[in-house]
Amino acid sequence: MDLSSMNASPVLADSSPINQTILGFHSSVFSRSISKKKPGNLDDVRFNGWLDAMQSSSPPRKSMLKDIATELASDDSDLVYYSWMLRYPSALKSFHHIINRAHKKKIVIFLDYDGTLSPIVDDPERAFMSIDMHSAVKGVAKYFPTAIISGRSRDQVSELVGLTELFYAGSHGMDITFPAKDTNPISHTNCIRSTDKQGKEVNLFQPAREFIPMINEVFRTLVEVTKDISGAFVENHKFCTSVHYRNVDEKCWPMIAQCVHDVLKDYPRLKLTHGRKVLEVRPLIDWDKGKAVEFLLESLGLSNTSGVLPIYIGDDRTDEDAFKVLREGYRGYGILGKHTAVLSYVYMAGTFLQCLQERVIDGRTCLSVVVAVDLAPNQHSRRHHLIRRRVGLGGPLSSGVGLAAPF
Ligand SMILES: O=P(O)(O)OC[C@H]1O[C@H](O[C@H]2O[C@H](CO)[C@@H](O)[C@H](O)[C@H]2O)[C@H](O)[C@@H](O)[C@@H]1O
Repeated sequence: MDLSSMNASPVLADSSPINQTILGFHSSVFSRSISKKKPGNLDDVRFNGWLDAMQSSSPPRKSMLKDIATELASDDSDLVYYSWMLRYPSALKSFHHIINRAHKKKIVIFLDYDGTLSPIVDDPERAFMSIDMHSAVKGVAKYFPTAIISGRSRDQVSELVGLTELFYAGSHGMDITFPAKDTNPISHTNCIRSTDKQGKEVNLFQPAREFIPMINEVFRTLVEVTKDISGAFVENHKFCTSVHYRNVDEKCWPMIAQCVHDVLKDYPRLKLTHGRKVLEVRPLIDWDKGKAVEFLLESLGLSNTSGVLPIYIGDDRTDEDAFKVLREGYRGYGILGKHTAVLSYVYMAGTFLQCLQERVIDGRTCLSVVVAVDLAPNQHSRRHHLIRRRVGLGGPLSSGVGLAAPF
């Protein structure tokens, strides 16, 4: 990455009104006209694609997984799945390829949080990692530099993970800490020295710092305008804000979408992105999880692509930016869970991390470790088998994005 170009603020100079997914309004207008307004016309969100995106935005709830397993048993879905797997082979079955490629290289691990380390649950405040996952992440971090890159606020995700030895990038990479060393090759205008909770000196990178007041303001308004929509929940992640509709009756989705649309329509410096049953409002800056990966590699002195193998494990659309960065020049691996395999993907991601550390700890061949871990639980369970097959190496979450380096 050309760091000289990063010395300029990534905030886009052009604030002209935009296309259907990049919307906003001026804050001076907003407090007057929006705070009490109920959405009237729902046509905006019907015709601009928001509703379609909302309907396809997440795997089904836990209770529906049984039906999925049954459905998967049909020949048609097997066919679809097999053709997907041909393009994007299982990360576990390909483990030895990855390790072969890592020979004499330094592995660096990047992990998404929700849906990757913790299962998707109805209450975002109760998305916890299992004890096994916690120890898998801890174990991996003993041997490889490990970073969490999450859409949540940095404080929130670091508290949920609870491991001080990791690097954390919150708000989709807009809030990063890394150790302050004189040798850090990075000098960015948006980097400041700070101290972490343990009192250690760190560098803090917050390219959207100027947006904090605006995000606070929009957060308060979104809370207000959605307060009568049962199940709606708004989170403030400091540099972005999330409007959850997982627990909202589907009949009310157009209403929640229109509320968000109305709040944003005169904010030209904010944009909307879609996550898993969540509408996310963020600054319109040229920064994403992919840029965060590059930034962390650079600032940790690990951007030497020939001696470093970055691996990114994620499950969501926002992770695609990181997959793209790793795919370029066959730089590293993006490991992706398919939408319908949330619970199992967490299991698979944990297994992958365990395999990595076992490789280092006992020196057994990677393949034998993988096979043992992969098949041990429920070896004869059809459901486990089906779910296991639905995790691939790379693969698009939305059309048009190819992920991961082939081998
Ligand atoms: O980048 P991530 O770490 O994957 O964070 C993305 C969003 O994750 C959280 O929401 C998602 O997980 C919740 C808990 O399982 C679930 O209830 C919700 O429907 C999902 O969208 C978090 O609450 C969001 O703020 C993050 O942006």
